[in-house]
Order: sequence, then C-alpha cells, then structure tokens
Amino acid sequence: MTSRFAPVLLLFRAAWRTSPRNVVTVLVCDPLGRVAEPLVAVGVGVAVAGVLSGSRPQQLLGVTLFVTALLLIHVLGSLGIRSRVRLEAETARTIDGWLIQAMLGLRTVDLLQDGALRERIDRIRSRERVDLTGSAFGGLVLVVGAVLQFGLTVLLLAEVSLWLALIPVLSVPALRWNGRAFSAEDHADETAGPLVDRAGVLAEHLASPAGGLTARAGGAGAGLVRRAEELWDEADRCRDRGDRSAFAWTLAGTSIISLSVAAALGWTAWAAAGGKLGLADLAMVIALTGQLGIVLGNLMQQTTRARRLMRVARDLDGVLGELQRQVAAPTAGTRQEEPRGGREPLVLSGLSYTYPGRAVSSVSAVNLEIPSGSVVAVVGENGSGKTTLVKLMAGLLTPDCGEISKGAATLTAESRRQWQQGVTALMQDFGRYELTVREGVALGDVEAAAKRPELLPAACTRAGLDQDVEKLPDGLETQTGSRWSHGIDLSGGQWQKIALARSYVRQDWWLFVMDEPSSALDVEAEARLFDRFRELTAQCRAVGGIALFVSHRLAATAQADLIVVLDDGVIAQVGTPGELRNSLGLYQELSAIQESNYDVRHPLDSAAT
Ligand SMILES: Nc1ncnc2c1ncn2[C@@H]1O[C@H](COP(=O)(O)OP(=O)(O)OP(=O)(O)O)[C@@H](O)[C@H]1O
Repeated sequence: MTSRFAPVLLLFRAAWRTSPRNVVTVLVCDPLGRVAEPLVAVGVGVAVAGVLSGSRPQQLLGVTLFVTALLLIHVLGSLGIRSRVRLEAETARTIDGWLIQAMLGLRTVDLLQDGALRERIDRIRSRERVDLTGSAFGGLVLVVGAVLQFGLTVLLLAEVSLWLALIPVLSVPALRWNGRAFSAEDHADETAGPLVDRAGVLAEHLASPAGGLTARAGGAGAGLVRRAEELWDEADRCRDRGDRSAFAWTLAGTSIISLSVAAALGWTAWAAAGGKLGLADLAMVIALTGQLGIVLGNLMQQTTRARRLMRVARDLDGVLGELQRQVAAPTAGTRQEEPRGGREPLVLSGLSYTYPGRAVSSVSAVNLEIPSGSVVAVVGENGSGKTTLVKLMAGLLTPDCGEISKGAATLTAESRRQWQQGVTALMQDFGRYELTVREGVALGDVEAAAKRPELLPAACTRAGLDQDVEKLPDGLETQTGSRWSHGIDLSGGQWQKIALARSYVRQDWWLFVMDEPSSALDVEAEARLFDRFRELTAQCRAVGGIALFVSHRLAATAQADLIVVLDDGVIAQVGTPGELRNSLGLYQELSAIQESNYDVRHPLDSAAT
C-alpha cells in the first residue's frame, strides 16, 4: 500500500518543498478550470429554459452561468498553466538536488561503482527525464481535472437520461486500449533506449575536442559517424514499429469515442423527435455531447501521460530509496573514535574487496601494518589493486571482509565520516572543475580556504602550479575550461597540478593519499613533485601522519619509508627501498624492466659506435 503511493507522495513532497503557493494554485486552478467546462452547457440549458418560459431571472441566471463558466475556464486555466510551468521547472531542480544530496550522503563510492545503479541515476538525471519528473506532479493534477470533468459530464447527462449517461461510460474501454498503445510505445522506447545511448556516446565523443581529434587523426570519423547513424536508424525502426502498433490501438480507442459521441447525438435527436426531450435539455445535451469527444480525448491523453510520469516517479523513488537506505544503514556494536596522527600504526587485517558484478576480488586478504609518520609507496602492475587498496584505506570503499584500524579507531559505517575528515587525497580520476583556478584549488577545504586565503598560493607553490598561474591572463582568478567563452583550457598536467594543489589545501590530515600524482606531469614537474616529498616526510613525522602514494615510476619509491608491492590483489612484497632492491621478487623484476627501458641507447648512437 505504502510503496504504491510512495512515488506520488514523493512528487507531492518535491513540489511542496519547491513552492507551496504554486502547488495550491495548481491544485485549485487546474481541476476547477476543467470542471467549469461542462457548466457552459448547463448555462446554455438554463438560458434556453428561461427563453422558453419567458422568465427573465432564469435567462439572466443562464447567461451569468455561461459567462462565469467561460471566465473560470480562461482565468483559472491561464493561472494554472503559469503556476504549473513555473512549478515544473523548479521542481525538476529540487528533485535533481535531492539526488545529488543522496549521492553525496554516501560516505563510500561502493554503490556508485555499480554500473546498473549508475545507469539508472544517469537516466533519471538526463535533461529529458529531469523535466519529466519535474512535470509529474502537475501531470497528475491534470489527470484529476480530466477525471472530474468526465464525471461531471456523465452526471449532467444522467440528469437528462440514464441512457445518455451510459453512452460515454461505454467508451471507457478506449482507455484500456490507450493503455495498450502506451505499452507498445513504452516497449519500443525500452528497446531503442540503449541504441540511442550508444549512438549518443559516439556523437558526444565526436563533438568533443579530444574525440574530434582522434576521429580526424585516425581518419576514423566517417566510420564512427556511420556507426552512430546505423544505431540511430535501428532505434528509429524500433520506434516506428512501436508507433504503428500504438497508432492502431489509439485509432481503435478514438473510433469508439467517436461512435459514443455519435450515439449520444443520435439518441438525443431520436428523443427530441419523439418529444421525450424538452428544448432546454436538448440545448444542454447538444452542448455537452459537443464537448464529450474533447473530454474523453483529454482523459485518454492525460492518463497516458500519467502512466509515463508514474514510471519515472517510481524509478526516482527506487533510486532515492536505495541511496538513502545506504546512507542510513545501521552498524551495530562499532566504536566511533576519531583516528588521529600520533604513534599508532594503521593496521589492515584480512582485507578483501570485490567490485559489484565482479567474480574476482580486486584486493584479497591483505594484512599490513603501516607505522605512523611514514611515507608509503604502493606499486604493482596495471590492475593489481593499488587504487582499490588506497580507496579502502581512505574509507571510500567498504571491504567485504577484514578490518582497518588506527589505535582505538576502527573504520566502520558509523566512524567513516570522522575517518574521512582527516584524509586528503589526489585520486587518479580527479575532477576537472571548470571554475577559476582559485575556486578549483579552494575546493580542497572550502572553509579553511575562506578563513585563510594565504593557503591557496602556498598550495599552488607546493603543487608546482605557481609558474603556470603566473602565465595565465588573470592569475589565480583565470576562468578555466573551454565551455566558457572567456575560459582557458588547461593542459592535462596543469589540471593535475590543480588537483594536487587542492589536496595540499587541507591542513588537518592524518592520511594523505596520492594515486599516480605525476601521471600527467612533465619530467621537470615530476622531479619537483618528488623533491618536495622531503617536505611531506617531515610533515608526516611531525604530525604522526601517513602519506600513501601510488606510482608506476619505481625510481620515485626510493623516497618512501616503506614499499608495498601488489600482485593480482595480494601483497607480494613489503619492505624498505633498500630491502626490496636487494631481494629477489616482483619489485626487482619491475625495476629491472624500467631501468633497461630507460637505458636503451638511441639507434643513431649505436650506429655511430
Ligand atoms: N569500478 C570498478 N568496477 C569493477 N571492477 C573494477 C572497478 N575498478 C577497478 N576494477 C577492477 O579491479 C582491479 C584492480 O583495479 P585497480 O584500479 O585497483 O588497479 P590498479 O593497480 O590501480 O591499476 P592501474 O595501475 O591501471 O591504475 C582491476 O582488475 C579492475 O578491472
């Protein structure tokens, strides 16, 4: 019962939160405007009766009713439409805000790694869906209006004759057939949706500067366009099939409605000819049956739309529910001490993690003790689980089993917030925020940056961004990003330096995570970054913090106090740089490969000797 009405309640809550005034206006104006339409016919009937009986007051009443009904239709109609359009646009924003809030409420990214859920969220957040969800509440009110209008029309006809009232009721099957038309369209949309999405990915790629370049450089553009067109054509064929089927059902529905209206008119003529119907009733019935086709058509249209809106609302309710359940998931019997720097080591025991939908664990039974005040390098081949491991330590993923603790603090669902409070991170998939450089860096700790603006230039210098900022037209105030007409697009390395500077803004950390911090940096910038590791080591020692960095560049690991070598999700080796260089194993193998690659002599040099 609750779950059935939950989506409707959700839509109402969203609309009410957005604008109670507009909700009331829509609730009052739309249905009343609809109900006023049959009253025009009543006005006609009363006025004709007044003319026939020669009663002036009755004539006046009829005309007043007629004019008032017309006024109500226009005034309430236009007020209702205005408020509904405003409400729809604003509610769409409220709902999108709720989704973003719910996603931000997740302390881990576990759920967001689930491809199926991501797809559902992306679909709801797509422009078209957001608009549809925003209009859902107004759409349901329109259905209420259409039902009331239909009900009042039937009642007024019943007032004249029960036979007459039965005729529009007979056309109710048209609504069922309309449902079939909706299902046919819906099925076509479901089939065409993934094809359109794939074509969209190709089109988006081709339209982006980077994708356009790939297409031109490789000469693959024509092939990609052809593939996108094939996908669109296939989607169009699916939709055409759906449209044909829907058209057949709709035609059947509208035919039965037309037959009903014709039957109503026929009965009226027959009854009038037989003297069973007075002139006043005749006038009202003709006016009502004239409207009947429109009333039934409107009912059909609104109920179809309502089905679509309800499906979107159910999707939204399901996704929000899933996200919120995760946020509120209780964990019993856990400690909530806040991890701090200090002397206690960070201890991982029996830690394993498997991504949703994957059969194999990305991190398996990891046991590790990391002393406080140390800089730790995590190395290994592609896909060995380095990012997964550091994300687990940062509290961004929830292990399937095992425990992470530091002193009295254990990382649990309840303590996650405090745990993350002391983490600063530069992740491999860092965000490229197209803001000013200052704003992009300040995101590292918005409050600290507002209180102590001097943190920003210092963080830029530490990240090696200062020289780039000097060359930008407005320094720190330069607008970044090619989406803005006055925006400056940055190089991959400059974006990475901004992300690095962001991680340096936070001051009160005990865990500093850098996942491939130099992947986009040039040789000089990379050398400066690792040179500055001495500062980081000193900082770690001073506060008892831990700095973790993931790197493919094994030479950089010489700076670390400890190196963790991962192989297929398990720890293959742990030791100091000296220990690992001198022991046989994966670290030595990988180092040998890298060194031999850097040692390759240029062919021209070889030829000269
Ligand atoms: N979101 C995800 N969903 C499913 N599997 C994932 C996801 N992210 C990573 N994996 C898988 O987990 C394994 C470990 O990935 P991870 O990113 O931790 O490796 P890595 O050592 O950091 O690799 P790289 O050096 O390429 O960055 C890989 O097999 C990868 O395919």
